[in-house]
Amino acid sequence: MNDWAPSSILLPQGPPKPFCLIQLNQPIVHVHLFERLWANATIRLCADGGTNRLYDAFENSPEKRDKHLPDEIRGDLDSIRPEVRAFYEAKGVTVTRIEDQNSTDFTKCVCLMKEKEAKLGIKDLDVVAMSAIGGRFDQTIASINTLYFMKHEKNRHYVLVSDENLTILLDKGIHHLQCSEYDGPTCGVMPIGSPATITTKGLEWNLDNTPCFFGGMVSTSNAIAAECVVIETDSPVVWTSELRPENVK
Ligand SMILES: Nc1ncnc2c1ncn2[C@@H]1O[C@H](COP(=O)(O)OP(=O)(O)OP(=O)(O)O)[C@@H](O)[C@H]1O
Ligand SMILES: Cc1ncc(C[n+]2csc(CCO)c2C)c(N)n1
Repeated sequence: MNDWAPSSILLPQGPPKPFCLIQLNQPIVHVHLFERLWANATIRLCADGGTNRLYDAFENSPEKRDKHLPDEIRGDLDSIRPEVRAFYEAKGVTVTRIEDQNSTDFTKCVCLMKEKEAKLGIKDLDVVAMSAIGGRFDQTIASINTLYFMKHEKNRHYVLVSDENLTILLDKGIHHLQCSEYDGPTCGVMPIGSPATITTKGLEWNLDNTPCFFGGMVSTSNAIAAECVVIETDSPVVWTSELRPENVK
C-alpha cells in the first residue's frame, strides 16, 4: 500500500485498483477529466448537491447526461435541486435521505459505498472524491479530516481531486509515490494533523529528517523532480501534487 501512483486513477486503460467515485458539491471544471474518472470508476455516487454539478456538467449534451447516471444519490438532501432530483429519479436512480447532522454528505457517501461493497461481495475499493478542495474552507478542512478519519483503513486509498490538485494522506512510514504525466510540476508535503519529522527524495527541495509543523516548516510550492518521490514520515502528512488536466486525453 505504500508504493502507489495516485494519478493512476486517470489512466486511459483503467486504474490498477478499482475505485468508487463520489461527486461532491463543487463545480466540475474539467469535464473531460471528470469523464475519465467516471469511466474508470466501479461505483459512482453523488453527495446531495453534487448531483446538481453532475447534471450541470452536461448542460449542453443531453445524451451524455442520460448516460452518466449515478448508482445512488445520498445526503441530507438540502442542496439537490428539485428538477435535478426528478430527472435522476425518473431514470431509476435511488435517492436516499440521511438526516444525520453530525456527518457530512461526503462521509454519508463513504458509508453508502461500504453498504454497496457488502451487497456486491467486494471490498477495499479506493475512494476518489471529486472537487473535495476549494470553495468553502470549512468543507475543504472537512474533506481533509475525512482522510484522517479513514486512516485506519489500511487497504483503501482516498484521493481528493480538485481543479488543480490530487491530494492524499500518507500515514507514518516510507512511501514510494510514482508520478506520471498527470502530476506536477508543483507539490506539497504538509503536516496538517500533527507535527512530523520528514525525509524526502525526488523533490526539488528535499527534507532531511526535518521537523515540520505549522508555525515552522511546511513544504509548499515544492516541485516534483523524479518519477518516483520517496517520503518518510513519523506522523501522517498530506501530500498534494498539481494536476495537469491537459494531459488527460
Ligand atoms: N462550498 C463547498 N466547498 C467545498 N466542498 C463542498 C462545498 N459544499 C459542499 N461541499 C462538499 O460536497 C458535499 C455535499 O455538499 P452539499 O452542499 O450538498 O451539502 P451540505 O449540506 O452543504 O454539506 P454537508 O451536509 O456535508 O455539510 C459536502 O459534504 C462537502 O464534502
Ligand atoms: C461540533 C459540531 N459542529 C458542527 C456540527 C454541524 N454539522 C456537522 S456535519 C453537518 C452536516 C450535516 O449535513 C453539520 C450540520 C455538528 N453537528 N457538531
